Amino acid sequence: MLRLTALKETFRRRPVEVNAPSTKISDYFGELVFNNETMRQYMSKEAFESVMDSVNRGVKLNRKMANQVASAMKAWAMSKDATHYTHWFQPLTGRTAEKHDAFYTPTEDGRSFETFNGEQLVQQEPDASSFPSGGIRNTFEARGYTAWDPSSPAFIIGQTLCIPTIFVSYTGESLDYKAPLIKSLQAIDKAATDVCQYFDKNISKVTATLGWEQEYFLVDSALFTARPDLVLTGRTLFGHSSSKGQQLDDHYFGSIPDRVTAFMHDFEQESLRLGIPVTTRHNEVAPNQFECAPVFEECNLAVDHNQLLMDVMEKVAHRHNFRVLLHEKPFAGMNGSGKHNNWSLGTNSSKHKNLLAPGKTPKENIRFLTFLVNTIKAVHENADLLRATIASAGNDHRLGANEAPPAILSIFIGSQLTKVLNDLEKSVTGEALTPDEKTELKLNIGKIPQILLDNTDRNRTSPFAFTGNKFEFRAVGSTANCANPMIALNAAVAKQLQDFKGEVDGLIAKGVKKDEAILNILRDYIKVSKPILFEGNGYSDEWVEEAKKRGLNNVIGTAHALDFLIEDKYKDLYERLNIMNHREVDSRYEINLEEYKLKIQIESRVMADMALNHMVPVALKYQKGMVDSVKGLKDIFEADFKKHASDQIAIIEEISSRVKTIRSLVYEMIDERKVANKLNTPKEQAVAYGDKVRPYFDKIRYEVDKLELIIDNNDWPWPKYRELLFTR
Ligand SMILES: NC(=O)CC[C@H](N)C(=O)O
Repeated sequence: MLRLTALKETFRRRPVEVNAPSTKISDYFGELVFNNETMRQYMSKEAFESVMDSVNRGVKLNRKMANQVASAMKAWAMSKDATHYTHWFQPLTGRTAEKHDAFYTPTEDGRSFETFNGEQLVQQEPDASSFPSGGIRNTFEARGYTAWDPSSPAFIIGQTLCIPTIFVSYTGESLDYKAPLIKSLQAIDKAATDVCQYFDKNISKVTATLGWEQEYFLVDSALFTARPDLVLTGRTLFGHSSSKGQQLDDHYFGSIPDRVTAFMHDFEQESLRLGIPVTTRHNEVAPNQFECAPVFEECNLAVDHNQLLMDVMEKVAHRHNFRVLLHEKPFAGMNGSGKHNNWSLGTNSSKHKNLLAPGKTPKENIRFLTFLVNTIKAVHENADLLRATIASAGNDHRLGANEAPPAILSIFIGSQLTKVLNDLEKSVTGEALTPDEKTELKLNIGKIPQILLDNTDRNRTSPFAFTGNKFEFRAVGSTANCANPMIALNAAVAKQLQDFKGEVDGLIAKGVKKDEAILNILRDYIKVSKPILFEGNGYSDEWVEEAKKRGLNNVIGTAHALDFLIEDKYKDLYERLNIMNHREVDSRYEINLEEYKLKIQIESRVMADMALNHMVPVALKYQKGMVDSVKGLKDIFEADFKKHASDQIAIIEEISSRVKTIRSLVYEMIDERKVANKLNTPKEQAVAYGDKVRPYFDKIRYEVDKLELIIDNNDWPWPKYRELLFTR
């Protein structure tokens, strides 16, 4: 039997030896990246400067420069043994795509020479017809374009030079996450830089930064292969809970098992060579759950690095006989996996490096409060959009279950900042401040850094928490492309900062002093944004009640949450900021609905297959053994046999009844699928899959998991929870 063979295989596992390229990480960090330093080495000064211009100011590279850059890239890549190149992009599948082309061109006389020119670097034309487009691309215009994103450096994987690119349709509409992300970053740069002028005229650029935390599970590859559900859906659809799970809290931050340490060293080295600045690793809450985190980077680069890391992890895991589970909820009843997005805004001024970090002077702290309060207001007003961007079939299992934040968006800022905001609200009256009031206010504002230093508050139950110098969007799912929630957050804050600037300028024009104008507007914002601030336990039922009273939405289920995406308010937000037009938003809505439906459809099929083709035969075989045993007892004890056979008979009856229920539930579920498939719109289908098909999962699973408790352990077909979670 596959399970037992797989288990035997795991007995032989030993940590795989990993040799570090050097004991000093700085010796190999970024060695596979065409970064500024390498560019300087391989390019003329002129070419380097034109790349910098296009990174910093969006200036288009001319043909001559593009050719120079391409030939420098090729020379560098070939020095690292690369033979191929690819435009590396992020279609709306959520993962990355690549099509490799060789550097060489054959000549007529049977020889070949190495080529790679500016045109090949700047733009390619992959067939877009097999990627999701949500109706943007007509089949007769199957062409899509990938275009070089110079702000994210090229890198080498294996023997291929990978060039990060955006992916757009023939008509110029984006077919990926990167293009709108870059536009959202431009929007927030402009809006935040304008607001920064109140505080520091030297600031000419504001960069949104992202530091993600990637949670994941590891499962031995032999056990993984013996579970069709893990192979095909990334999560377990069946499995009785293990007697010991995470109840002893003995895994979190515990000592990392040797095989896992070897895997971590290996994928971290690969990541570091690719310039991904991973620094943190630890055990997560559930057995065999772990986390990896880099230091923060510019948001677009951080997103690329996360996409890359997920890929690298999966590849490296094979070498260690592990499989990485990135799913948000691979094991029912256990901690799920998130990808916490730590977001902040940094400037190019040495004085105000991080706009969400308090400073040393009252002036710096007015700047801090400005960005803090505007972000709070932006999240309050766009909470539903943010909710929609984290909606997925996998995250539906995680939000609101076992240590993950609920589906209600709220912000935690800690008790001390709450007090600061309350004081500000009370002391700014709208009247001109007296000199005494001004001094007092400034004194209070001046105390902020001290306060935050003492502030060790952490609230893990909050989906969006302020953590001293950044916001942590904790509700993002572990499989997600961070770009999706980051686009929404950047857009929301950009628009909010624009509005803020308009209002403050309005007051200044009426003769109000700048600081007073700012504080007055902030006071108003604090008042209206109160409902989104919540310091209590986000897992509690009371919060669900309280949130309802505050008018905060609690939308359960992706098929419903996605509706927020296409609300006029949000479509206009994206369009006004030139991030996405209505058609681009509509297409994402459709793609997300379709993906959700397909995921549940696949799960439902796998479930039916496992139940009917694996479980029922195993149960009936075991039952047959019981029947034979009862017959034998009857031969021996004749009329008296029931006295001896009562337990076997009970087991026979239980199996019959569970098999009957399983079969009828599976057939009912299949009927619901047929109904759903006939519905007309992606929305109707997604709702039917979510609300009609999915509810069968728990019911079928319940019966199968009960059979796990009575069928002979040696006959059980799939690796059990205790084996999946405790083999390492
Ligand atoms: N310790 C933690 O931070 C748990 C987080 C949890 N795994 C999540 O899904 O977000």
